[in-house]
Amino acid sequence: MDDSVGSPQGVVDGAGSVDRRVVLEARGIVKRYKRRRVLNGVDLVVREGEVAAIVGSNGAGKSTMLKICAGLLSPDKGRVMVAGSLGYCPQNAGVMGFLTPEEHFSLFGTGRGLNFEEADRRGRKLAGELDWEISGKVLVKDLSGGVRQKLNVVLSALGDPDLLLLDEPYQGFDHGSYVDFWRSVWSWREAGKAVVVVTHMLNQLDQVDRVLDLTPEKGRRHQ
Ligand SMILES: Nc1ncnc2c1ncn2[C@@H]1O[C@H](COP(=O)(O)OP(=O)(O)OP(=O)(O)O)[C@@H](O)[C@H]1O
Repeated sequence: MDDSVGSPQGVVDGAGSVDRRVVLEARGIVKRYKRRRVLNGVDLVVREGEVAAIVGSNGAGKSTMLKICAGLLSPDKGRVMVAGSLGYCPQNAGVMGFLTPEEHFSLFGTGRGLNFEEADRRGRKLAGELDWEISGKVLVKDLSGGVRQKLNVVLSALGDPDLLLLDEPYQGFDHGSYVDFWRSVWSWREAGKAVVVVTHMLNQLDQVDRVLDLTPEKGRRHQ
């Protein structure tokens, strides 16, 4: 049985935003897993200096949508355009337990075209902004879950991407770090980045520029 989600979903441009450069444009995204349609014609347009939140019930397709935007999954229908560089923070930390955080900065930073010093400086700066002071040589497997997740966030932002795609990035953060995380998001927005955050924390939604609600029975535009 095809338990598809009713009408097309999505958020597109509102008034007053058209003078900014579009960084992410996803149009008409349809995705099925076998016969189950998870995304039914979803639109999402995010411009520079904007933060979009993707919300919805468990299983609504939030991570699927983000992976499609990141180019990690192909949609069955629709198209995605990304203008510029992209950083992706997966829900489950894609980090290596047998390396230190600094080694991650070198590995991911050089992959982004930074030299070792720049990668280290930028990694430590981003970590500091999340209330994480790096000291000593600690293997990632010996970090707490929350700190491992901070590393995950830092790595996604290390190359100073134009578009940041963050999938429930603050899991395991204590309250102060959670507040710091949103401060980082606002500073990325100030710097002209486009940011998309998958979130269950609805108390932040009045501070974001766009909300894409994938809850099946909603399936409608919010902004
Ligand atoms: N590779 C896959 N094969 C089959 N079904 C999948 C696959 N990946 C996800 N699904 C299903 O698609 C639906 C959407 O999954 P997705 O992870 O995108 O939801 P979500 O909104 O991010 O959920 P949550 O809030 O629980 O993280 C779920 O029912 C999930 O079980």
